[in-house]
Amino acid sequence: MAGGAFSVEKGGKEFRGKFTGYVLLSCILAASGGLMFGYDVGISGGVTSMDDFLGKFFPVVLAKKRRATATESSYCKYDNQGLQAFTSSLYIAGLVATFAASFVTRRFGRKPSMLTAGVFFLVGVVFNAAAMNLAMLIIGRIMLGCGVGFANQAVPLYLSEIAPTRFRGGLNILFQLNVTIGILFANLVNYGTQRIHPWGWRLSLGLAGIPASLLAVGSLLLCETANSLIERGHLERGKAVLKKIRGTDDVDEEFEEMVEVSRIAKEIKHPFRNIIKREHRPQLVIAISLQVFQQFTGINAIMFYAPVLFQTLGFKNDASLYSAVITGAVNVLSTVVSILSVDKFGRRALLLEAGFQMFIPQVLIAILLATGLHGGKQLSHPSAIIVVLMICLFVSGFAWSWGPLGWLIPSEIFPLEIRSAGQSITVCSNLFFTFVIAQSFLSMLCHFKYGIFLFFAGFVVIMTIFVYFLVPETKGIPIEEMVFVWRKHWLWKRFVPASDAKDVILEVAAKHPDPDKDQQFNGIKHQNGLPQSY
Ligand SMILES: OC[C@H]1O[C@](O)(CO)[C@@H](O)[C@@H]1O
Repeated sequence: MAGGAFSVEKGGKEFRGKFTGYVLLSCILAASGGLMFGYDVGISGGVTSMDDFLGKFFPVVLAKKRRATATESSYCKYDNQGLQAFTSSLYIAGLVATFAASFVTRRFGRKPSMLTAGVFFLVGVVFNAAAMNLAMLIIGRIMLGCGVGFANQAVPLYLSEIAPTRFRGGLNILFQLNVTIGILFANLVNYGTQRIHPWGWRLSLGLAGIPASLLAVGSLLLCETANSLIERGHLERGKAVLKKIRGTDDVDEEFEEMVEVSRIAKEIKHPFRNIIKREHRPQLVIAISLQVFQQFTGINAIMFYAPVLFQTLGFKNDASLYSAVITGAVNVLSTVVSILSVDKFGRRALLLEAGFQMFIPQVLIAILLATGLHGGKQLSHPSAIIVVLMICLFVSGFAWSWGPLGWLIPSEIFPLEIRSAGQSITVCSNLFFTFVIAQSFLSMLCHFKYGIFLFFAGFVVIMTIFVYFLVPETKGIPIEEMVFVWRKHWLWKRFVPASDAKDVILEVAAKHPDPDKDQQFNGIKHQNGLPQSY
């Protein structure tokens, strides 16, 4: 997942610089920020399916669950606003915190934001693990949410600034990979702690302290990024940091460019007003739609509530947690597939293939539940196995498409002047729709019953059609040439203004890459106040 400014600068210039110890440390940081986010996603479902936890905070739900086992339909046994608020409060807090984080990150630097995230996480973990009542539990989740807001804003930005250019794209997906590892880790922890009575859930919530401490301590050890120092006027310190992280004194060219980029960025007074201009409509529509659709695949119904969902389908307690571990593992492995194939097959191929791969299992699950859940209570053993297999098929389709690409594509399409605003909008849209799903899924399950899977399947059809007609391929397209992608598109060309002289020359230069043209290309960028890597 990306907060600040992960960017895949394929057309960017490669400066000298090794993969130094600092860069390695920053990857560990990415791991802790992503792990923390994933852990929070994965932990709530297992905990809310534990009777000890329900008995302490949601006795009404526990009573309903026991009644459901004996008599009523099980679709509604977890339908409770408080239980949903326990899960969703984190995302709404994260959404609000993103705005504060954006200010702190710009004004005071990336380090203070990461430290703030770590501190919020640690306070949240203490509140949650020690919770004596619902208020402490929710306050803890809100603190964790603030941590997510700060971490998701600052960590990816930090990484994209500290890593040598050629690693930036990879780090984008690495963050999502760590989210999936965090989810799997949480599922494994829940599987172990459900046997510890009556405080296993405290251990589940408390173990989030590990990635939280890593982030807090890491942010104290690491240096501020050169970009941030330059942006805030500390040019000499910025250069010194650049030498240190690149492991060479030969950084003048990169430094000059950073100064230039920072000058241009400062000239853009109203990026948010700029981004709503008609000419940026394609990027805006695509970035927001990818977030809406990513969440309306129904993935988080599974990631948040898998154990609860499996129990609803008649699985026993540990079988449901065990199944959540399986889906978590499929999620991680398929994200690795995405990393290996996204630049080979392209974004569209993965998204379109996944459309089928997510649609079919959802429809099959709905059919199995409609015909197999007798009296709404118990699924036969073979049907239960098929349901788990179908959920794995669905999760793997998501994990090599909408999961990572929901972040990668927005990071590739916004032009420099609105890239940071574009990323903020992307992150906020994601958190908002994650909140919507978290707050409504259990109620939707109660009302729609097996139809919930048809509801998400319907969205999968819509999003696949959307991709087919409206999302152009961005594989291998340098950011400075992205404008031609819109110009050639049957619909988006209506929004992107007709070529002016600068664009014509840029287009010629881009189409005929030879040394002379490259020089011409760079000269034009210079005349127009654009940095070389634009
Ligand atoms: O791996 C699944 C996870 O990935 C995300 O979509 C973030 O990109 C989360 O909302 C979800 O929980």
